[in-house]
Amino acid sequence: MTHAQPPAILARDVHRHYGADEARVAALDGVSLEVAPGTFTAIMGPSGSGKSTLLHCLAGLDAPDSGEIEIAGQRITGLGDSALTAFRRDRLGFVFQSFNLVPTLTAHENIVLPARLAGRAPDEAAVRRLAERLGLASRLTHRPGELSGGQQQRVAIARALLGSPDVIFADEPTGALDTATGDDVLALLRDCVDTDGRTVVMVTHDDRAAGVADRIVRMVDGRVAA
Ligand SMILES: Nc1ncnc2c1ncn2[C@@H]1O[C@H](COP(=O)(O)OP(=O)(O)OP(=O)(O)O)[C@@H](O)[C@H]1O
Repeated sequence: MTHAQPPAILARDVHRHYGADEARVAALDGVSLEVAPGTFTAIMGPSGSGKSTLLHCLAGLDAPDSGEIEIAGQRITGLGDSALTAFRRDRLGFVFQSFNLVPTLTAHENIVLPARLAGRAPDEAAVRRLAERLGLASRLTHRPGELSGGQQQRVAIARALLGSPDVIFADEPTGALDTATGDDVLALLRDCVDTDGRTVVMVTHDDRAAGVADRIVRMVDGRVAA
């Protein structure tokens, strides 16, 4: 008998509010969600609907007030800070609108940083293969300030992929890029799913997401729209 693979993400009745009294905002008002492994999900919806809050809670960057979140069968709600930090570093990949690269490090050093922080020797052959694939082979010694926005985002994607993460979380990954460069980044994220079997969850306002995602989760007023 084979055991079914657990969902890449399982969220049960997640609540997260900000502020108190009249200023109280229910950013997440009972969100339940299941994401299958090896799929591309886009979280969309109006400004203030809770997309970023949801992504941050799913990725263990923010803690919900109540509810449960599991990633690949591991419950992350209730983990302590250091366990959660290690979980994010070892099991998740992140791609942000603002790239979040360390400006004083080269592209190569940025790509291998999570492995180094985890005390692992980076797989240099894998770094070379990723750099070739992402068109970064001649850019590895450059610092982020010497790279275009699209190149910086590709460095962030290489960094995310190198760790073979259970889930890659992307927060407005095309928000700072022109149309053509944004298309390239969306295609690369799609390729992380199709070629590498990764699970990608992306928050975006970008209507082109519909062309690459397997599923659109629409948020309205802190809830997943039916
Ligand atoms: N740190 C915070 N303090 C207070 N309120 C917050 C905070 N972060 C978010 N909120 C509120 O929670 C709600 C959801 O915010 P969130 O950023 O998740 O929405 P969003 O859908 O990602 O919006 P956008 O598309 O504009 O980025 C909003 O009403 C917002 O004002």
